[in-house]
Amino acid sequence: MAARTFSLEQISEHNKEGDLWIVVNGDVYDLSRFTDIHPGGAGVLLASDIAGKDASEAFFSLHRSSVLAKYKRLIIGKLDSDASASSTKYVLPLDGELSPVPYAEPSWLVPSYKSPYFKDSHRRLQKAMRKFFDENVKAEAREFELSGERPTQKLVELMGTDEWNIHAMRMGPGRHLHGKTLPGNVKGEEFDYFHELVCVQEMCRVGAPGYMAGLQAGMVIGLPPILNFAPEPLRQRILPDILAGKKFISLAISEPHAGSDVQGITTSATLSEDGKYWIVSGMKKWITNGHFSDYFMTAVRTGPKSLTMMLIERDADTVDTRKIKTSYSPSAGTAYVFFEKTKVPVENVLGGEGNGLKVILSNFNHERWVINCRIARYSRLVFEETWKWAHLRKSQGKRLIDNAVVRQKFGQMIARIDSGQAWLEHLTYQMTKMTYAEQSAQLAGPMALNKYYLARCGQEISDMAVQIWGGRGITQGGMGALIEQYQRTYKFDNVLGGADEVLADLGVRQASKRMPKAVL
Ligand code: HEM
Repeated sequence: MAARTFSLEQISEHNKEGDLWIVVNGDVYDLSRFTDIHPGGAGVLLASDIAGKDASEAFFSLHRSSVLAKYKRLIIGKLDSDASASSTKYVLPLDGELSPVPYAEPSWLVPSYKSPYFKDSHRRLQKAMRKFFDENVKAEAREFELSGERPTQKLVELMGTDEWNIHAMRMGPGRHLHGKTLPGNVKGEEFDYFHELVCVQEMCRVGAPGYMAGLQAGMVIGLPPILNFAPEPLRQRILPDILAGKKFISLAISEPHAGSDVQGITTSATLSEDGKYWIVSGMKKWITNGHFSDYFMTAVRTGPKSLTMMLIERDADTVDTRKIKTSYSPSAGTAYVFFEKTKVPVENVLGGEGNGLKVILSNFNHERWVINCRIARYSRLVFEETWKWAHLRKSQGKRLIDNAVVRQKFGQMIARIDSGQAWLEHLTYQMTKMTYAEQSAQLAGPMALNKYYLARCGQEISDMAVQIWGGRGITQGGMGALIEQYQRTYKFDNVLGGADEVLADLGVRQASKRMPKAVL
């Protein structure tokens, strides 16, 4: 049935309490029974320049466009063609589509730009991921970011189905993807680090970094030892349920007295008399997803100079977890993990006894690279939100963007976002071309420096955005919701995977080691 249409004159007759219509973006809303529950109060809706009028400009300067989707039920018709022709239409973001806002997408997604890195299969995957996250994740993520709830099991399992394989794709290229057909009709065998970058960045584009930490972040860092070092029977027993989203794993390295200093680890194990089990006692701290994990990929001291990595399975009698409250995420299930004489079969050792450090170090580059992909996308999202706001919001008679001091901040944001992404793509390309050994030798320094740079940029972009948003940038929910989330959570990226200062130093030390002797 065609929508009813109304002239501005007809609409203007409904301008009082109990009989109130307004127009937003060409749609006519009947707010007669909404005034009393309007979060902004009844008064603003009944004002003479709003009631019975086209209130689009006032609406968009105070609400996110998602409010319109939520209140679709209040629409009773559309402006007629005469009135519609003279009213300003606002471009609303469409689920699954690219943003038309300049610099809101990395340049490889800008229609007129070319990229040497991204091929048709990356673009097909990007399209499928954008649609999936917009349609299935965005609403839940933004709601739960506020409530602190964990992602629903239904969603986690949907992501793990053979149709989507998202958990498996987040583990990067490898044998675990072979034989699978991935979204966008990408073959598992052709999946490379640029496909993985697409997955990570499309996921982060939704916002809600705290919620996202609850969405298998532990798996991304805890599962690689299984993929790279597990004997086949252990791999077969553990992998399918985790990649299907039915079981959870986390990485258990840090301890109260040994943050990221693995040499200081005191959780220890002795071999049982029959040689079949390690008996583990000790505690771990800051274990992302630990509170709800079924498996803990744990670094354990098996001798004064011997560090060993082993998979510990949750056991009601000897493994206990206690949630830690953090500022970055109530959904992440960050926890203390206690082992009290926990029996671990010797088959659960990864990479051999005493090789723990090698196993831990083997994933550092990849872990940092994933964090870099995240920061680059979250920062861009914060920029996009702020950029849109600066074009809508009027203060003292002019838009925020009409102030040179505001434009200067945007110049700094754009330069940081695009240079960080370009550097990241350049390193990603090296990853697709280097062997694992070459990556370890050549990329540890540059990857650390890229993380240092992106994390510092993220912090600066967040700060500039909050200054532009004012109170809304530190208010949960409403227009500035994504800005508030990021300013509360960006420190996670400055610390996780190596603090900024440590990583800058690592990059410099690595380069210094390669200096030829006696260069003038
Ligand atoms: C379709 C019509 C409207 C709907 C469904 C609606 C809904 C909402 C909602 C859900 C909020 C909470 C904040 C948020 O989630 O963004 C809000 C806040 C507010 N609304 Fe509306 N609104 C409508 C029209 C208007 C209009 C025409 C005005 C006129 C100025 C207005 C003024 C406000 C104000 C002042 C706030 C508080 C904003 C803040 O605290 O920053 N609303 N509205």
